[in-house]
Amino acid sequence: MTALRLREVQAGYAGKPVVRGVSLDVPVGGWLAIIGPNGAGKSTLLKAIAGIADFDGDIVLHDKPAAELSHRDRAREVGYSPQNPAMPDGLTVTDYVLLGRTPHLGRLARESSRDLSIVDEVLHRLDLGDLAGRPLRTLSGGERQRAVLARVLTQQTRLLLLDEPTTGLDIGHAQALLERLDRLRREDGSTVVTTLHDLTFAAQYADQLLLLDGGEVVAAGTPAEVLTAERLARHYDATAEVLSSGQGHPVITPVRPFHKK
Ligand SMILES: Nc1ncnc2c1ncn2[C@@H]1O[C@H](COP(=O)(O)OP(=O)(O)OP(=O)(O)O)[C@@H](O)[C@H]1O
Repeated sequence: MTALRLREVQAGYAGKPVVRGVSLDVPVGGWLAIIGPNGAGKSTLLKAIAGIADFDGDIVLHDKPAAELSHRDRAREVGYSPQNPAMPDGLTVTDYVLLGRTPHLGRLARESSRDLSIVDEVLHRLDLGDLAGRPLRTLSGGERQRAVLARVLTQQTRLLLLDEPTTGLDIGHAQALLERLDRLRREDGSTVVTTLHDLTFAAQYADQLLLLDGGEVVAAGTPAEVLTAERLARHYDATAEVLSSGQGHPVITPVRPFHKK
């Protein structure tokens, strides 16, 4: 089954397209990383899938056309975390993570004991149990990122859209967060779509890459197919070596001297 199908998707703001001509399929349990230089349109494409940027073309979420879903139904299909999520300082971790249950709450909008136990389970799963009562303002950057992931997981959607989930994390914490996501897709069959600036991480974890530049798809395929030194030079203006790991997960190393185009 396909978790996400895009056909000739154009996305943008106030009727002005920023991304054009995107067609792809992400199978259930797959991981797509959207990559590309700053301003390429990665976040815009993710927002269109999440339902918060305008789009034309077809976006199909688990066989349901996104255009036909209500806001609430879409929020039950897709969990989305933006690059810079609003995190009200005074909220505790538990209250913030509980917001993920909003699309599931009944008409009175009161959380049930089931909602609270889902929050507990997710906090525990992400090693946030000890921080549950802490105000968000007291968390480190890495702890905040974990709280953001916890809020999305509490939404209990089969498709996770995460915009730069490793921003601000050191290499070990970034790796730990990506490993958690990888475990989720293996254990729960979740499908993951992330934007990622770290191309080595993208190549290690995603099984499909979509390279955007100037709002156009310039390459799509496996990490080994997409990541070439020539493309990094052309689309990122980067001087880098692409080392084959032999297992389809290339490693990207910036090298000197730098050759500016
Ligand atoms: N709300 C908005 N209204 C109008 N234009 C926008 C809006 N958000 C983004 N843009 C424009 O759309 C283009 C693509 O932005 P987007 O954030 O999708 O790129 P990106 O690839 O995610 O970039 P980065 O890697 O820097 O986060 C940019 O030119 C940006 O200025």
